[in-house]
Amino acid sequence: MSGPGRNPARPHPEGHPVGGSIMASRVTVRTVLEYKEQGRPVVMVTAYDYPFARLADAAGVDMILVGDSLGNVVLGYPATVFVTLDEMVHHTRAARRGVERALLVADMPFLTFHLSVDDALRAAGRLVQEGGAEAVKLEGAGRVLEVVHRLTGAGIPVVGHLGLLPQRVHALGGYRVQGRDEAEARQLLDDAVALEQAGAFALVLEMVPRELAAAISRRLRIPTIGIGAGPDCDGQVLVLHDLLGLTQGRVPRFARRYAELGQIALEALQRYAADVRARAFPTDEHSYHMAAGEAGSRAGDAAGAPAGPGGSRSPAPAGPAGEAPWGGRPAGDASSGDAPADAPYGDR
Ligand SMILES: Nc1nc(=O)c2c([nH]1)NC[C@@H]1CN(c3ccc(C(=O)N[C@@H](CCC(=O)O)C(=O)O)cc3)CN21
Ligand SMILES: CC(C)C(=O)C(=O)O
Ligand SMILES: [Mg+2]
Repeated sequence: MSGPGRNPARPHPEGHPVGGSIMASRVTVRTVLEYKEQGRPVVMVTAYDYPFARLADAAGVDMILVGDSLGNVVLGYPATVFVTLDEMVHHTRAARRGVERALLVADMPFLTFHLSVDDALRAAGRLVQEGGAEAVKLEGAGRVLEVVHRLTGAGIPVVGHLGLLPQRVHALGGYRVQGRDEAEARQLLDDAVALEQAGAFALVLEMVPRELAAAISRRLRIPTIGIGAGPDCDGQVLVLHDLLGLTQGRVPRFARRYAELGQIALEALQRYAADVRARAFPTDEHSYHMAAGEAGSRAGDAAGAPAGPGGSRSPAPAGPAGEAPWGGRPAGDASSGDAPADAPYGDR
């Protein structure tokens, strides 16, 4: 199966005559490592579909994560352990089509990297080949280290993930801060070093004390990307739906809401429903008319609505309403084919 690749209809703007624009060139594994050397923060956010991946990319986010938080915020599951590899591939493919500049990373879902190293390679291979991911992210260390080593050896860049590991929620007994005591903190630091040595090029730190995250960040050559891990990490990641105010139910305390899109969407839908019930939508502006001179043309004018953009094409020897041969349905119909079909890889 061939992967979707970069959007062929929209060549990325690398090599723009103005040159040198940071936003213009594609983010790679090397870029992310250079950011750490330059002391420049890495910006990461999740996205799970074409429109939001496209918005995140347009905003200049460096890394886009198709996280298995997909399960919670998009699919309505109670935890990430229900997310399947097929679902991750499907959503990674969708996000892929919206991304030009950012580095696209996909989460390896629950149990796809624990059965055997071969199984893990096959699963990651699907995210890369079918989904178009440029890197994969795996939770944990320990026995996962060998998988990280084999994946990087096979040319699949790996992002590590330590601290709160949501795929272990049943074992952890909830979503809580990790590494608060000395022994746990030491273990996390050792795991971080081991992941770097195994070949990971970045490391997500989730819900760990900021002091520990700072120490790990100082210790590693690869960038740490924090979520609930304080401001001293080399980068930050948030779940898109938390950031935009689209999450149903409780949002973790570590997330900042930059918009209330859920509220905006709710109000828009309520206005739409009210308009339909009041027959205030659609109007003639949203309607189509018969060809000029045909029986029943301008049937929609019966109520005296002003002609919209579509109306100008069929000026008005209006027959009385209700004369249409099919029994007086208002002019226009959804299958009229006027709307441009969406190109498979977007229209710009
Ligand atoms: N919407 C969403 N945002 C996330 O950041 C996120 C997900 N979903 N799903 C996958 C994992 C799970 N994560 C979670 C889930 C819950 C808490 C949470 O309830 N935190 C509480 C503190 C709980 C405690 O300390 O006992 C908080 O108020 O931050 C934190 C991270 C992070 N990830
Ligand atoms: C919270 C981030 C790091 C993640 O793993 C996800 O979104 O699934
Ligand atoms: Mg995840």
